[in-house]
This record gives sequence, structure tokens and C-alpha cells, in this order.
Amino acid sequence: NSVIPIENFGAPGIDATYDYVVVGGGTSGLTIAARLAETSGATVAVLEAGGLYEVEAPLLSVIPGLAAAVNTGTSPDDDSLLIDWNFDTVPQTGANNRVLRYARGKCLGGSSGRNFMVYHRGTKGTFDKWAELIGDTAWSWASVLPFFKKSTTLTPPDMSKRQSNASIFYDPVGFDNSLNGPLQVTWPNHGSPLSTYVEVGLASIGLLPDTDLNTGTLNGSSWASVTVNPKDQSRESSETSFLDQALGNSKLKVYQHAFAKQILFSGTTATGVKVDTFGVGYTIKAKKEVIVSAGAFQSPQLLMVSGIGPQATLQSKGISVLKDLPGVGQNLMDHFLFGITYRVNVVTATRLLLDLVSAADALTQYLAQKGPLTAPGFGVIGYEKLPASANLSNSSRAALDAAFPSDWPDVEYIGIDGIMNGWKNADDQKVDDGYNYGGISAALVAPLSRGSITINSSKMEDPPLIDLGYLTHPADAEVAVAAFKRTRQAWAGTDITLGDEYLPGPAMDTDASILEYIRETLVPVWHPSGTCKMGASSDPEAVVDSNGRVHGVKNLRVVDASIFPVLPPGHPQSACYMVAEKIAQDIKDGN
Ligand SMILES: Cc1cc2nc3c(=O)[nH]c(=O)nc-3n(C[C@H](O)[C@H](O)[C@H](O)COP(=O)(O)OP(=O)(O)OC[C@H]3O[C@@H](n4cnc5c(N)ncnc54)[C@H](O)[C@@H]3O)c2cc1C
Repeated sequence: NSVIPIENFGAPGIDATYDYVVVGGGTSGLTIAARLAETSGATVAVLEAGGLYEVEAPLLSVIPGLAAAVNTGTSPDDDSLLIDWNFDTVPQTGANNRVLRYARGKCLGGSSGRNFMVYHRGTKGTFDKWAELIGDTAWSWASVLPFFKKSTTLTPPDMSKRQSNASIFYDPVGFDNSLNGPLQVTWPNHGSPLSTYVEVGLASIGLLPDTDLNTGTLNGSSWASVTVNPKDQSRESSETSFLDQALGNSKLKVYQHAFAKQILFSGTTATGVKVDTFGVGYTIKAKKEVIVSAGAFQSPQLLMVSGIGPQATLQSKGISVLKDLPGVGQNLMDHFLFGITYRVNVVTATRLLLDLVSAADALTQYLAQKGPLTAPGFGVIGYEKLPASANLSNSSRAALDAAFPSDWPDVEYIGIDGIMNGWKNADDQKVDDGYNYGGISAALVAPLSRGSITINSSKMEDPPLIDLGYLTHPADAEVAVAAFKRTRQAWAGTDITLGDEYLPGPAMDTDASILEYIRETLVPVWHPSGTCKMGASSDPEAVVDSNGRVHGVKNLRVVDASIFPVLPPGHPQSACYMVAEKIAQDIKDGN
């Protein structure tokens, strides 16, 4: 896609009125907008602050193998892409007071235009817990599975193009292609050689290979399915799927570079949105509803600058309070990872960055839809609840067991074709000594720490203050150290290492030094959620009800990762699509 056709073009600078106004054309926003526009008679406007990633960052966004190459570093000066908001966190107490650069998509597709494309689902217990917490069985696994299926189409792996030792097991029952779900899910035409050995290493510590990650269990390892278009091995996003399918339907208008500044109200009823495009202000009115899908940082920010949020915070910034909702911006949940690096005797992606011949070869292969650039950095991922031998203290185990159901893993392991050293920017990977490097990383997928976002001023133009809260709960610190040791054991189960552990090195062997290393090198996995959490009105922290409607006001919903009451273990884009599918159906059903 390189242009929005005239019949779908929202004209910036001109006031207009639609039935539904969706703020944020990201993962969830384009999904719900496209589905609502299917409803006969309903007109829908999408207001997106960015443009088309295919135009503003063509190669770096579209080719899966280049997704991580630019602007995903943690260093605050790692900002070269137009399609990113380039947010920085406040100093992170759990990460040695580092300020972390935090990637977020600013384009049609939102963070689905920036992400690493892993697609899988949480466990049955995840969604049953979600339903239990909000007191509504409509969000149980059995109830949400049809919406996961409705959003996707699965294409089996092309084993004629993948290496023969990178075969894939999956259970097709997780998908229903008769529904013609817009989002393409498949596997890349390349299996990282490193990952084939990571699978063996993980098996040596008890993670069974060849498990399925889309049917409600996460226990064992698998080649991750990805949102890549099987026809040409290009990135699949909400823009190439849901928006693309809706193009031609003139009920849907897409405003690009349309920055939403404030939600407008008549009394407590949302009536529209104040917008700015390159300094020109205008108003887009909603006859039926305003739907905020600006992501886990900016959805709560937009609510706050519009008068909905913790009363004291709003008053301190001179904002008149429309509805005191203390939970806005609270309950921020996220995942982070860290890892161990070795020199290895297989070719990894670290070669591509240094060696022009390898890079040119990879590009030639990509043109034939093969080779390392078809894979978005990841190959094999695995999940486990830490075994008793990990020696978690009774208090930490009890805290985890009280918060998470029995099928919810504690840790995710990821084979990474690169060097794990705090991921400051792509230059971290350029160690020019002739060796190939590989990492096995661990991510906490049952974190008990919570962060928050708040506002710096009454203006959307001022970035929100983001506190991820990583490693502020003592159990998380213990789990992180245990996961690090399990990662060391997994490496020992492979036979591809050359020499001693490269980073952090065998000398780092006390719990205290390991924890210090983790604090110094942890990297976000970019899964922020929960900042406008779903729950009953009796829950003082709840912001939206189980249909996404904001408590205490009318004609206003939030639909994106911010409304998750739990952050599913693993990778959340599948749940963002599911949530938008489900609430679109709620709206069509009159709920
Ligand atoms: C680098 C990276 C790697 C990731 N890897 C994976 C992965 O491999 N697998 C996975 O499952 N998940 C991954 N994720 C996470 C996943 O992509 C997100 O959870 C998901 O896309 C969030 O969707 P959303 O709808 O909540 O928000 P978004 O998709 O971020 O959409 C929000 C949209 O709102 C727009 N917006 C914000 N403010 C305004 C405003 N004021 N006016 C107008 N528009 C506005 C933004 O520009 C954006 O388009 C990754 C994320 C990143 C950043």
C-alpha cells in the first residue's frame, strides 16, 4: 500500500461528522474501525497521528528481518524513524535508574507496523482469569476463542523454502480459515540455525519441543507463528489486513497525520474530537460514539487531558474534572527480557550487519522469498512454570500462585540471533572479530511489578510520564535470577558454543551479581497494557466496563491494550485484535 484511495480519504482541516470516530489507527483501532464500517449505514472516521509506514520507512518496516534493525534500542538517542513516537521512560528504579527509549508505532497499523510479528495466544486460564476479575464470563477462553479465530487466516509453513531441520508442528484447530479472517498468520520461509539448537537446549531443561501456542496452552517450545504475508513474506499489520480489506468501502474515512488533542463533551456525553494536522485545527464530531484506541500510553493521556482521570492529578495541571476515575494511567503491566550470549558455530544475523557479501546475499534471497530476512529476528520461543529445582522462596511462589492460574507460565525463553547486552542500538551487534554470536533470552511473563503513566501537562503534545515499574516487586527479582540460571542450563544443553560464556561471563555467579547484570541490561518487550483497565464499576481502579465503555460518561469507549485487566503471557498483539473484534460485535449487538 502506498496510498489511501480517494473514497477512503479523510480531508484534514475540515470539520466533519460521522457515526463513530476512532482515535488511533493502530492495531486495535483499524480493526474496530473496519468492522464497524461493515455495519450497514454506519460511517466511521479514523484519526491517526502518523502516516503510511510503507511510505515513511519502507524497507525497515516492511521486510521482517529488518524490523529490529533500527530504533528499537533502549538508548534515548536511538531515534531515526519517522514512524515511532520516540518515547523515553522516567528513570527506572528497577533498572539502575536508566532512562529507556521505548518503541511505539506512529503510523497506520500503529505498533503492528513496528512489532516483531510473533503471533500466539495466551492460555485458557489467562482468559478465564480475565473473566473472573471483571465478573463477566463473556471474556472466558471459550467466549473469546471465536474472536481470535475471526480475526485470522492461517497458512501452513512452506517447507520447500525452510531448512529441513526447522520443521514445524502446529495444531490447525486454533484457526478457522472459512471465516476469512483478514490477518495473515504463518511461519517465515527461514528457520534460524541458532534456533534449531535453542530448541534442543530448552528440551534439555525440560521444555518439550513441538508444542502448539495458539490453542490455549503455553508449556514447552515451538517455532513462533508470525504475522507475515505468506504471498510475499512482507510484514502483516492491521493496516495491510483490516484496513486493506475495508478500502473501497466509502463509509470509512482515514485521516492521516491527524493528531487528536482532546475529546469534546456535552455534559458527560462525548460528542467529538479536537484534531490538529500540521498546525491546522478542526473538529470531527461523533453522532454515536468516540472510540479511543491510542494505545496503552496515549489512551489514558487523552482521557486525562479531556477531564477523565485521578482528580488530584487533573487539578494539578489545571484540567477541569469531568469524571474522577483514579485508575486512569495506573496498573501498567509490561514484560522485559535479558539474556546470555555465546560465540557460536552456526551463522547468525550478526554476520549480516558486518559483512556486505552476507547482507547482499540475504537481500537476493529475500527477493526470492527465502532466507534470513523473511524472519523477524525470532525463531524458537518456549514457556515454562519454573520447576521446584529453581528454588523460588515460598513467599514468591505463593505470590505468583495467588495472582496467576496454574497454566500461566512464569518465564518465556527466546532464541535471539544476536548479542544480548542491553540492546542500546543496532551498533551493539557489530562485534567485528569474525565470530557469530547468539543469545538465549528470558522474559518474565508473570510479572507482579506494576508501573503507571501520568501527564506532564494539560496538552497531548507533551509526552506522558512513563514509569514501567520493572523489578519493583521482590518476587520478580527472584524469578529473574532463577530464569537467568535456567537460561545458562539451556545453553549447556546445546553443542554450538565456542569458548566460555561471552556475556556476562562465567565469573558472574552470585545471585546479587546476576540481579545487578539484569538491572543493567534488561530491555522492554514493548507490551504495555492495563492503564485503562476493564472491570466492574465497583472496582475503584476500573476505567471501562466489559464492553469497553468508560465508566461515568456516555458515548465513549476505549479499545486497545490499555483495557486489558491482565497482560496475557507471551506476545499480546493477538489479544489486541481479539479485543477489537469482540467489542465491534458488542457494538453491533447494541451493547
Ligand atoms: C518494537 C516492538 C516489538 C513488538 N513485538 C511484538 C511481537 O512480536 N508480538 C506481539 O504480539 N506483540 C509485539 N509488540 C506489541 C504489540 O505490537 C502491541 O501490544 C500492539 O500493537 C498494541 O496495539 P494497540 O492497538 O494497543 O496500540 P497501537 O497499535 O500502538 O496503536 C495506537 C495508535 O494510536 C495512534 N495515536 C496515539 N496517540 C494519538 C493521538 N493523540 N492522535 C491520533 N493518533 C494517536 C498511534 O500513532 C498508533 O497508531 C511489539 C511492540 C513493539 C513496539
